[in-house]
Amino acid sequence: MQAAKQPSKITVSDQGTLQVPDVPIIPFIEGDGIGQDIWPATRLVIDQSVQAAYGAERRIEWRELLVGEKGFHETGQWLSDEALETIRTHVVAIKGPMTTPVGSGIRSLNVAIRQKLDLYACVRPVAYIDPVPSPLKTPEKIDMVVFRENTEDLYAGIEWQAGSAEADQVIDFLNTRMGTALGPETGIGIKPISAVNTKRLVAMAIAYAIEHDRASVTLMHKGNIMKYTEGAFARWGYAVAAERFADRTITEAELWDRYDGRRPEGKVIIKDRIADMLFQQVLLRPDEFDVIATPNLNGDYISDALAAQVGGLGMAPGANIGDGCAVFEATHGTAPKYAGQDKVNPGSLILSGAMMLEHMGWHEAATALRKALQATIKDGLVTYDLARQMPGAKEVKCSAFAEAIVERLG
Ligand SMILES: NC(=O)C1=CN([C@@H]2O[C@H](COP(=O)(O)OP(=O)(O)OC[C@H]3O[C@@H](n4cnc5c(N)ncnc54)[C@H](OP(=O)(O)O)[C@@H]3O)[C@@H](O)[C@H]2O)C=CC1
Ligand SMILES: O=C(O)CCC(=O)C(=O)O
Ligand SMILES: [Mg+2]
Repeated sequence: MQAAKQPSKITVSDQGTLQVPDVPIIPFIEGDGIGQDIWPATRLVIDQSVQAAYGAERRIEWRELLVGEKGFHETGQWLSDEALETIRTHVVAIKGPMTTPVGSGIRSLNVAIRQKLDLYACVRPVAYIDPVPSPLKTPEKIDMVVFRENTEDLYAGIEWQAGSAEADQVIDFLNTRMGTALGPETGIGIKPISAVNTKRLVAMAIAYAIEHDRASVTLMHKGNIMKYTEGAFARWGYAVAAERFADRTITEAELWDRYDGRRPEGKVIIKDRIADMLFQQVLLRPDEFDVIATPNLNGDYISDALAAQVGGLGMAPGANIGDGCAVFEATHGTAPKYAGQDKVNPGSLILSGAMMLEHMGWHEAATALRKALQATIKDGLVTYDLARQMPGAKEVKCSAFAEAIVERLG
């Protein structure tokens, strides 16, 4: 009899390639709120997809990290250095959503994980899965991937409360030294956008577009108003395309000047759009957009808005990716009013799991998962969020949706 394979860590080779053993140890964070509902459903589907694809050859050894509310209750820490180090050394992890209080209290743990592990790209694919309900007439035209800068911008949390000594000091500096006229009861937030962080994010987006034969990368910004942050993002985006991908990219202006608007084979078009206007173009002409690269806050807004076109937040997956490791998570939050009801759609986290399997090179398992999820929806078995938009569909619970997917694995 063959000895059982021992679990071990995923590693990264000197060339930067992932080395995935047959039984990788993958850390997970259950998450707050609906995390208790969607994580067990997701884990079941991932495990069974791996089993369906590889039988006894491969499996995942899960390792729980106590982070967020569960971490605070059981260990007194919201996010320990040990948890971060475990993610770093295990290279791939997956997490449920975590609560961030509005207007006071702790800062976002989700953002802290991204910043501390330098997961500089938040990658959120938005693709239509037939027959998920959509408010668009031609939802099959939607197939975009948002690359959102993940470490800076207003999201960095550099801010001071109105009336605090720190805010007053900053206001005094700005008024006396920088020519502003800010009033005393003013909250202050800082919006840092740097060349280095912009360029590495846009470079990852362009490399993705080249690898996946995407037609364009759109730089989304509000650079007419915020010239030196969002405007600079667009400028640095074009600069990195020219510096690193000159032979594989063409700007929209060059396309019209030299090719009458027709894309030369093998070239990715680099274009830019002002953010407010882009929100209407992705609705009206979604097929004109492929990869979207954008600063942090725009990316936050557009990824939820795009999710609405392909079934809502219950169907929107994502990944936080850096050069060292990756943490997969849904686009949505903790939806507290549904916590513990076994009601919400686990689809976002399940599809984040499919992204994780692809990242690990376990493509057969990812494909099996995606097909089974689509078959379940095609059979009209959906959670409340899709059921309310799909006449004739049968509403099932979160766990039952996962079980129905498992029944449909090849
Ligand atoms: N990465 C993370 O961990 C994130 C954390 N958050 C945090 O989550 C908390 C709540 O944020 P909030 O703004 O309410 O946004 P949420 O994304 O948590 O939920 C908003 C609404 O979206 C719908 N929704 C979300 N998830 C699902 C799902 N799985 N299935 C079906 N419907 C879903 C529900 O709509 P309906 O009411 O119409 O049924 C829900 O009420 C905040 O503390 C926030 O900071 C937010 C985003 C990301
Ligand atoms: O961290 C949070 O609480 C919110 C984060 C968020 O909305 C996002 O990253 O999309
Ligand atoms: Mg968000």
